[in-house]
Amino acid sequence: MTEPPGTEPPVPAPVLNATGLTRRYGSLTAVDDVSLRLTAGARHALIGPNGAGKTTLLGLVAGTERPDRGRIELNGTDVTRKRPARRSALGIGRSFQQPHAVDGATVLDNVVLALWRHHPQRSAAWRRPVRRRRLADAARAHLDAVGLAGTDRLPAGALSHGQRRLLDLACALAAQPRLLLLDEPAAGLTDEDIGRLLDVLGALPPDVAVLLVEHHTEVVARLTGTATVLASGREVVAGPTAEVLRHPEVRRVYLGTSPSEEDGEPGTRDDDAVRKDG
Ligand SMILES: Nc1ncnc2c1ncn2[C@@H]1O[C@H](COP(=O)(O)OP(=O)(O)OP(=O)(O)O)[C@@H](O)[C@H]1O
Repeated sequence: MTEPPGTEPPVPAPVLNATGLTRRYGSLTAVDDVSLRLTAGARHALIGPNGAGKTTLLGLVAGTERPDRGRIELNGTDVTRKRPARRSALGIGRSFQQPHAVDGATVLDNVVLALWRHHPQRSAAWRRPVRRRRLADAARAHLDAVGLAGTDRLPAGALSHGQRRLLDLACALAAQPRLLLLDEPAAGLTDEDIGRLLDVLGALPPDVAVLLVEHHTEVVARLTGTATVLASGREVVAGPTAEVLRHPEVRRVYLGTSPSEEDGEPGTRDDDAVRKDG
């Protein structure tokens, strides 16, 4: 049966609708009039050279940075002036360039804490042994999902760098985010860890939107469907990831190819050169 005109189901608001975001530090405009729109399940990359404004833009979305101009909506709610904790409660999860785990606490307790922070009844969640066990079981499931099964009793500080990044990811996922912000998750990881990261991120619930800052172009190509390239705070190009990565302007500002290389001569830098730490 066709719906009568005017009764179509409402189109859901995008998970993230950021418009005209600008952030200045003194005379430097770190993010300059950038807009982003992510629907549920979007996998979007933010790429660009060092200092392009990518982390600042993630901070604006997460609320750790305040915009000088622009507006941010999460699932249709204006959060432009809301604090990070409020945005987190509204469904933003974030993993950072530097892992945020508490080194002295066990791996398990780090995830339990992340779960507890987002528990609807925080004090009740802690009160009874059966509830604490439930939290611990849920935390173990998150650790299994990121490939850290068996590490739960270790202090987080005993993990390798790659494992700590995966622990960070488990903590971010414990909040069951609707928008996951990932800041260079592959930085400093071994090829084996990157393989695991790709598996974990590839298995995220399909309705979670992901905004990924990453210098590793293979990870970007494998994980994301769309991308925005920033340079000097401004959007250079945006669109399907495969097209964006082939765009001549992107190759110039991001991969560092010279005009002669664009004419077909081999460059001195390959894709690995875009790794910040590479
Ligand atoms: N708190 C701050 N105070 C002053 N300048 C800042 C601050 N944070 C960032 N910047 C500057 O803003 C610009 C953008 O930085 P940002 O870290 O967002 O870039 P990025 O694209 O994430 O770089 P990278 O790939 O190196 O992490 C840089 O010139 C940086 O030095």
